[in-house]
Amino acid sequence: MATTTKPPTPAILSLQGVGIAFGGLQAVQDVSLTLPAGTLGALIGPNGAGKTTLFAIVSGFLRPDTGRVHFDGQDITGRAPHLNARAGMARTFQIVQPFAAQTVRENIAVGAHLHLPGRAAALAEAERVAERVGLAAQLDKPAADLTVAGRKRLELARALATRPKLLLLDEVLAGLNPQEIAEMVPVVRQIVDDSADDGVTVLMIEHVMQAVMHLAEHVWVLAQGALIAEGPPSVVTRDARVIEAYLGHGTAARLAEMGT
Ligand SMILES: Nc1ncnc2c1ncn2[C@@H]1O[C@H](COP(=O)(O)OP(=O)(O)OP(=O)(O)O)[C@@H](O)[C@H]1O
Repeated sequence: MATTTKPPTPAILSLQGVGIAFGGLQAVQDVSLTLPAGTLGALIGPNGAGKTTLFAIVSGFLRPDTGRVHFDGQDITGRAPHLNARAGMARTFQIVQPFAAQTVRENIAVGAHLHLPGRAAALAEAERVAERVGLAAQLDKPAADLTVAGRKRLELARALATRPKLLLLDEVLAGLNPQEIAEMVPVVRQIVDDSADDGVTVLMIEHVMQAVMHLAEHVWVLAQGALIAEGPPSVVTRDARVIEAYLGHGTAARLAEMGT
């Protein structure tokens, strides 16, 4: 009987031995990871672990001292951010800075202009993207009038409008209340699952663990610049090294003694 083997999913992003130091501080150290296309991965870790620095290396804002970054089959180590954007990499930032006086539609169209030079086409694309992130009713509002949750959606929309293959989300849930988080989680998941699109792969930095548990297929944990664990969220959050990194030395043993 003939057996059919499924071809392995190609990696959209892979890092090999990536590291960078700022003066005497090794902010990222020997990080290797592979993100398969069409999946949602999360990068977690305590404050100062090196997550944002790693994003900056991937997107080209920083050149690593060691290691290589491959994106969509190409070595892009140290390649400038605008070239990476053109090749299909989009990034959101922790601090959301829309053009306040412009409407939501115009703000999203800025992203669409990357591949649609005509104004009408970019504005039409903005409407399509607004629909995907739940901003359709706010299209004519000035961006300044959006709530924090609305601004987070706008940031997501601007990145999506560039038609990325890889979307790097930096704490897109930060500052949201539990209800807003619950509303945003399916929006993010849908971006990856949307088969109508060519399939967007997402790598997110996230502190909201409940959301990571619901969203991510695979989690990488950074502590003091190094990867200390990786795997499905349910496995990683039970890892003693991860508990120690978040809660301090000896915590895992104390929790075990308490039978938790
Ligand atoms: N440009 C820089 N110059 C010097 N040190 C830096 C620079 N950028 C980051 N660092 C340091 O590198 C380490 C990693 O910082 P990074 O912002 O990447 O951590 P993080 O995991 O994103 O933290 P957070 O969750 O608080 O955003 C920190 O000790 C930080 O102070």
